[in-house]
Amino acid sequence: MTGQDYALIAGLVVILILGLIAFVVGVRRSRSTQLPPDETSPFPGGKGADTRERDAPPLGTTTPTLERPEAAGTRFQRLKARLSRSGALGNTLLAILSRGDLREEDWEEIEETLLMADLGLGPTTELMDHLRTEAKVLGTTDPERIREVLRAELLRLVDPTMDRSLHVQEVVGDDGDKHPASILVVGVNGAGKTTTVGKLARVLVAEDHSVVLGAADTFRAAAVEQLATWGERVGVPVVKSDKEGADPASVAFEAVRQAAADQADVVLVDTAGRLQNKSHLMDELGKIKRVMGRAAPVREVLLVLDATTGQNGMRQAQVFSDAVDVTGIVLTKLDGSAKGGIVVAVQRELGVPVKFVGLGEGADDLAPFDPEGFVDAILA
Ligand SMILES: Nc1nc2c(ncn2[C@@H]2O[C@H](COP(=O)(O)OP(=O)(O)OP(=O)(O)O)[C@@H](O)[C@H]2O)c(=O)[nH]1
Repeated sequence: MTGQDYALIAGLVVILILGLIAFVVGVRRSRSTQLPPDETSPFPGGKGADTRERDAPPLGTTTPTLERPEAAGTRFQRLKARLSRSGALGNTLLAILSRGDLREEDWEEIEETLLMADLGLGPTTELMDHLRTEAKVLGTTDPERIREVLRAELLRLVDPTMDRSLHVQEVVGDDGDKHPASILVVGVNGAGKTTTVGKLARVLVAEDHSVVLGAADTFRAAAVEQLATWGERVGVPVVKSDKEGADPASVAFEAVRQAAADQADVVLVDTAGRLQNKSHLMDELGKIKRVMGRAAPVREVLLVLDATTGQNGMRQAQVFSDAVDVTGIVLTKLDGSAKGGIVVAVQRELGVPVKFVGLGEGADDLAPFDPEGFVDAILA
């Protein structure tokens, strides 16, 4: 071969490589559905404003088979056996009340049992007063009759009249336009927010709602990945920023806008965990809500509370509620917890209902809260 031949071959190789690179870049561009420039973004050109992409399957992967989550209606029934440790509360109370002709130390034992279950001081006193009266009037040791009285009293405290529905109907804004129901999810670190957003998406998908998720926990990269996986499993798009530490308000805003563009029914926005005593983080939450509200009225603010955190959980609840007007509570980790009384305590404290309870780590282990089922499980 002559020098000219070598030069020709080298030229051909270079052209081939360049062609290959151009092809790969072209494919990548077309697969990644880049969002259009955000002219109305409150943070034009700000952190995260230019990097958001909707989830697209990575190159070379096939679309996963979508899961069909369990319908909401059957969940509590299936999971209520996991409240068995809260059942210790009911059994202890029944055992004491059945002694008949109760002495002061019996009443003290009842009080202690209720406080240990995190029922809270007010509800405990109230329940004791009612039970004392009933016990006198009834003058019985019949366990069945006592169970009936206790059931009625506990149910009254849990309050079956509260509206526990998740408001997912479309909303008409001040602009007269229809918007998807937007739901902001807040809480302290590790309470179970990301998991709850993923599980809630499944509840909504099972009810045939179209959903968009917003990964506004930009603080913890793993949370974004976690949420992306939840979304992927049920075919729900996840709006996220690829920049770590991006402005969460910006991501939340974009998620709501994306949901509107997709004509989705509901958009669920996950946020980073924050301690209630860090005022700048609580202010940030207020900002996320305000900015989301510019895209569509915020329909619900769900506070995720770890049921095992007791009185500390109650303090968190109050601060979060002051910052963002909580409309509903999701109590997680109620499985295996003996602290079922927190349902009553937190509702009393905030005046808002427990709407969902987490009863396990499985994907469908989140159930709409059922007051009667709950009290029955405690007294089982
Ligand atoms: N047993 C049980 N575990 C739960 C429940 N809900 C959440 N978890 C677990 O709690 C842990 C924390 O959940 P995450 O969803 O990551 O918590 P997070 O609030 O998003 O955490 P940060 O983003 O760090 O604030 C995970 O191991 C979950 O599986 C529940 O109802 N029962």
